[in-house]
Amino acid sequence: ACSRKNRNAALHPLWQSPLTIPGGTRQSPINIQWRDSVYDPFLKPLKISYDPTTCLHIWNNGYSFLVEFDDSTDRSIIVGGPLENQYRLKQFHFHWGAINDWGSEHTVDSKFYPAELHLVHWNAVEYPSFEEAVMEGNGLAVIGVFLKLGARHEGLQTLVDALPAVKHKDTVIEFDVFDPSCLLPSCPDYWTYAGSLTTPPLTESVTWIIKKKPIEVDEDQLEAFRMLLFTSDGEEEKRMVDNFRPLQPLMDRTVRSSFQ
Ligand SMILES: NS(=O)(=O)c1cccc(F)c1
Ligand SMILES: [Zn+2]
Repeated sequence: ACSRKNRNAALHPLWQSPLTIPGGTRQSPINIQWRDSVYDPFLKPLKISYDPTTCLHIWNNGYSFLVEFDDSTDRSIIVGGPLENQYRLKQFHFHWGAINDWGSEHTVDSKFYPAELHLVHWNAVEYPSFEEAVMEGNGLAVIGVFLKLGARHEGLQTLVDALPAVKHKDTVIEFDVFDPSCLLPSCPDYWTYAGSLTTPPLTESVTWIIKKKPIEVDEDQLEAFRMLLFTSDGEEEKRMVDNFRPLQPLMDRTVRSSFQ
């Protein structure tokens, strides 16, 4: 058995932060073992209403590319599902691999997808800002959508066409009309569990809602993600790939399903 010191010594190459939060009991991502998930008949359908004009810009933050939204009003929200309140859309981003064999953060029966979309929302009913909600157990709700290799996704293409303009870390491009609901599968089925952010500050504030069905994207669209850079203009180029956190222990958690 390794000593306590060693157990916490493992750092993630990307962020030099601990792979597991000392004392963390609800870390993300996790493997979703389909047969161990428990159908909850009291889970409501998730209701999503996004206003495409709340879209602001695309930003390469040196870890992923974020599509950020005006979250000063309740124009783009989700409600229902496992949620007690309505939550406001703040941003969405992706995680992906260098090759198609891996890239997603969550896995289903230990299967990786080539990429995973995260739509990040915060509880503006109970908290005054995203930054405060990030620190609270029911502060955030993130919808996870798996991407699989298949047909070209026309809705995603408008986003892909803008990526060369945010190739380098800390570049931004205006992106003023986009409806992210075009990135959701039509099937309403999801899993849900209590987890955390998967990048620093890794706070245990996320109600995860993981869609059962993936969306399809084609090879060129995945390659467009992989031509982004972790590095700033002028630095030695490092391709933005494998920006996913390793799986975390389930510990004392149950994954519920909205479907039988
Ligand atoms: N990857 S994630 O858990 O969705 C996430 C990480 C950091 C900030 C945030 F708003 C969302
Ligand atoms: Zn994410």
